Formats: sequence, C-alpha cells, structure tokens
Amino acid sequence: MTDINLIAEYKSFDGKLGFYSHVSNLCKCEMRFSVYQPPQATQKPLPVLYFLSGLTCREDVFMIKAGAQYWAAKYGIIIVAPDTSPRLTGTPGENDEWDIGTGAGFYVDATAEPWKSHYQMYSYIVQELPTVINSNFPTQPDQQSIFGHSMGGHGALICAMRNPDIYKSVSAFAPIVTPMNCAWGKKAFSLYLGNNQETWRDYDACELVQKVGYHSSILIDQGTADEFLNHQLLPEEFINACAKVNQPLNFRYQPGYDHSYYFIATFVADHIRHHAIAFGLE
Ligand SMILES: N[C@@H](CCC(=O)N[C@@H](CS)C(=O)NCC(=O)O)C(=O)O
Repeated sequence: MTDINLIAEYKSFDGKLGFYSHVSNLCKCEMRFSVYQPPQATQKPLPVLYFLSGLTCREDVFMIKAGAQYWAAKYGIIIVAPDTSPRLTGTPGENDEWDIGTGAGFYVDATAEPWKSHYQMYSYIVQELPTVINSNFPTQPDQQSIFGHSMGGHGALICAMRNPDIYKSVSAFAPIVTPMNCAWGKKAFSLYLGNNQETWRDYDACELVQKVGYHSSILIDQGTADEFLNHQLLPEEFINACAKVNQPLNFRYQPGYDHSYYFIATFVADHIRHHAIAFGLE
C-alpha cells in the first residue's frame, strides 16, 4: 500500500470526490491528484479513466468545471485527475513563466538540467500514479484509459500510443498534436529535453501515430473559435498524419467553441461514452 493523504472529500452524484497528496518517488516532491469514485465503487472494482489537464491547471480544475461526475456515475468509471507538474521543488525558474515549470510539465521525462531531478511527468503518469491508484482504490488494473485537454491532450495521446497495452482507449479536447512544431512545445522540449530534436520525436503525437499507431479509433473534439487553433494546436497535422497510415480517427470540429472548460463540459459525455464502450460498459 502506498501512503496517500486525504486533503478533502465530497459526496457527489452518490459517489465520492476526493483530493489527495502523496510523496512521489519519481518527481521527488509532494504530488496531488483527485479521484472521483462513483457509487458502484462500494460494490466492485471498476475501470479507471485518467484525465490530463492543460497549462496552468491543477488536479482540481477538471473535477470542478467539466461536469464529468454525472457520466462517471452513470457508467461506473473511476476518474483520476493528476496535477500538471511537480510544484515547490526549488528548481531554478520553476515559477517564472506560466508555460514552463509549475503547471506546465508537458508529460515528458526531463533529461536536461535543471529540470531532470523532478520533472518526470511521463513516467509518473504511466507508472507511478497507476500503482498508487491501484493500491488505494477499488480499480480493475487491466481496465485503464486516458484523455486530456490541450497540453493534457498531447499527454494522453503520447501515453496511449506508447503504451497501447495499458490504455484501452484515448480521446482529447483541443490537443497539442505536434509539440515539435508549435511554440509551446518547442520551448518546453528544448528546456526539458535539450536541443537534440531526435529525442523529441517519442513525445510528438504526429510522429508517434506514423511510427506505432494506435489499436482503436481516437476521438478528438476541437473548437473552431479556439484562440490557440492555428499557431499552437495545428490539428490538420494530426488529421493528415492519421490519414497517411490509415489510423482510425474520429476528429470533430465543433463550430464556435473556444479553448475553455465550457467547451469541454459540452462534449465530455461523448468522451466518457467513448471510453465506456472500450471498457465494455455500453
Ligand atoms: N494563461 C494562458 C492560458 C492558459 C490556458 O488557456 N489554460 C487552459 C489549458 S491550455 C486551461 O484549461 N486553463 C484553466 C481554466 O480554464 O480553468 C493565457 O493567458 O494565454
């Protein structure tokens, strides 16, 4: 049993929403996450769906703003939302800019100084956090899926494509699909991974889909009024990359929607249903 500390707990849709902290061996600091356990969790082990948030978010934002708990309770799925980076690590510069360091871990394992001592978000999400969750909550460890938003959409896509045996399904809201080719990604990858762009490829969804693909259809929603659409998110790159290798992709442009959680809340039911189907719950 890995030690976790309960910070706060709320009844929600007959289930339980909890906020927790634990000491991460990989990130070498206290990390926080939230878990929604639907009412079915008191009766039997359930599938787990991980949600990775975007830049500047914490472990609470998805639970507060997306309205996912109703759907998690309907299908009987545990939802876990981790923080987006280590915090208070003492890494020089960690709090200087909103798109680097705190709140901006980019779901990579940093290899460059000064980030590499704490910023190990890829392995944290794929290995350490699931171990913590599976040893403290009534989960079915062989039934895991992942989704996310923006930077977290990028995280979900790369985690799923690199670990198709771990994740039954993947979906994303307004994901960064080619961090190697957008300003946010270039800045983060050059700082976290160094300047050798060869090492960036395994963290780029457009590269990965052509190299390894994914075993099932990927669902993506993207608002057409998203302020980051044309210079950061570059969805057409992913649509083209999937087409090249015949990767099944359900890409939906949503007219008039922006990058906010109002957009996510509008389509969250479709995403949870996508994962419920993969879990055999519908
Ligand atoms: N701080 C940035 C925007 C950051 C941003 O839009 N973050 C998105 C994820 S990429 C988010 O979900 N923010 C939290 C929220 O909307 O509650 C800016 O001012 O341009």
